[in-house]
Amino acid sequence: MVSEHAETESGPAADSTAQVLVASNRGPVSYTLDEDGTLDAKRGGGGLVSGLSAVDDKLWVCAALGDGDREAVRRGVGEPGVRMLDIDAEVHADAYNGIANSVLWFVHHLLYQTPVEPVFDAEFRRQWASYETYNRAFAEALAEEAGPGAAVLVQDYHLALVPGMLRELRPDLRIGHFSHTPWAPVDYFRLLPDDIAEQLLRGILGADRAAFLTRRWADAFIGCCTEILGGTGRTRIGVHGLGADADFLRRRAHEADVDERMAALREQVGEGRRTIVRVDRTELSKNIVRGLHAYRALLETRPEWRERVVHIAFAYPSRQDLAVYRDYTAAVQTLATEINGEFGTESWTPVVLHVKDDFARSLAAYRLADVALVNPIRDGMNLVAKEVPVVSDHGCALVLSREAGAHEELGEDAIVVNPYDVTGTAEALHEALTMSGDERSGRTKRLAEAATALPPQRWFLDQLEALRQG
Ligand SMILES: O=P(O)(O)OC[C@H]1O[C@@H](O)[C@H](O)[C@@H](O)[C@@H]1O
Repeated sequence: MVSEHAETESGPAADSTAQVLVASNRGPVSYTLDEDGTLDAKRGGGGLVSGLSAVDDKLWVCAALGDGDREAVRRGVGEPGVRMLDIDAEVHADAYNGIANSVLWFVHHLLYQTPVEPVFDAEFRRQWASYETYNRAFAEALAEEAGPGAAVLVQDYHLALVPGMLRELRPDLRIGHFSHTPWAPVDYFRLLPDDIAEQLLRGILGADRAAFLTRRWADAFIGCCTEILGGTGRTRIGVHGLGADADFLRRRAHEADVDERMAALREQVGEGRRTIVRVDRTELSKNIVRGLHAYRALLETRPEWRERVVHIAFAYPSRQDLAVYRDYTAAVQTLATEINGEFGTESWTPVVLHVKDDFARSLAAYRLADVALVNPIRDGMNLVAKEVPVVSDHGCALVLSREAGAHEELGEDAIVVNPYDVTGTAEALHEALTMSGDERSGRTKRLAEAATALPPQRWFLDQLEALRQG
């Protein structure tokens, strides 16, 4: 992520139209408002940014997410090729926090404690109306900006209604929808009220093509459509498994700031110790708490690892507007402190937990890792599992949840775990720590090959080509 001052005046000229449009809640740039009134622009990375860079005639439509973004829209400050929608802040909060992150994310990641939740009441219906308004704002902006017959690629669960709405406004467009999350199995999807479940499916089926990260999630979507609507209609279903960006990662991982952080981490770990590394957003689906329990079980049942291993856990703040995420963050911190209190010695801190986002430090940890722990309850893909083998300095054993999308591509060379099985995960950590150097290197090489099979640009261009072919 690069941070620099924004100098350019806003986006597309009023009468221009684009041939390739991307729509997502979070855009490729965000603004913060400094105390002196300056706007600071921060540019994001990732598959879409990299993919779209291969296209000339393009526009990215996204939402203004905070005060800085809203101020940028008001001042007409922006990036060429990006249109930020200044949707009413309360409508956005209902749609993003209320529906997208608290309902749809929970459904697709199986996160509800079903004896007491979800509760679909009048408050939910009110938030749902905001979700519709927010989706309509995107559909209208896209209809306005798209050239005749343009390709529009709509992203994720935030914008599930957009394809259907846009189809009505602009039947000439080629519309794709891409889900970056898992898709819920039909019995779980049916927790949603029937009319809402139908509306979501019909919304996505407004696209010419609905695509997913793995076959498993695509099949789950087809299953929901078949059972609830009787079929997928004319919408084609695609699978595109986003891979790691090897060129970028290998270059970035050897810059000076990463080397500096490696030296600092080495110091924290101590001479001659092994490392188990995890890097996540502090996200309920990432299963960080059970990961810590598994590490504790390892130290209990295999005391020979005491003093000889350090668990480096990076858990970066995410969705802190939601109480359940704040509570989860606190639980992670409490448990790490407990483990350190229970096992730590004067010269050994068993868990090194960092909660401040730092990409260079993540890369440093990837390079250092002897073992990477990726144990989500459920995950669309999980790019950490793909990035670690690409930048690893000396080979790294991967402990991988069978519920991560990445398992479909990496399962053969990873040590695969059931994410709920703490005892099994502790044993997998032991197996990973005791793997021979040769075995580890061989596996890491094969994992890196599988992880980079579909780099971001190819991933994006494949989708575009498939959509245009009709
Ligand atoms: O809520 P945020 O921070 O914008 O994150 C949303 C994104 O989070 C990612 O982890 C998911 O893979 C995406 O599917 C999703 O769009």
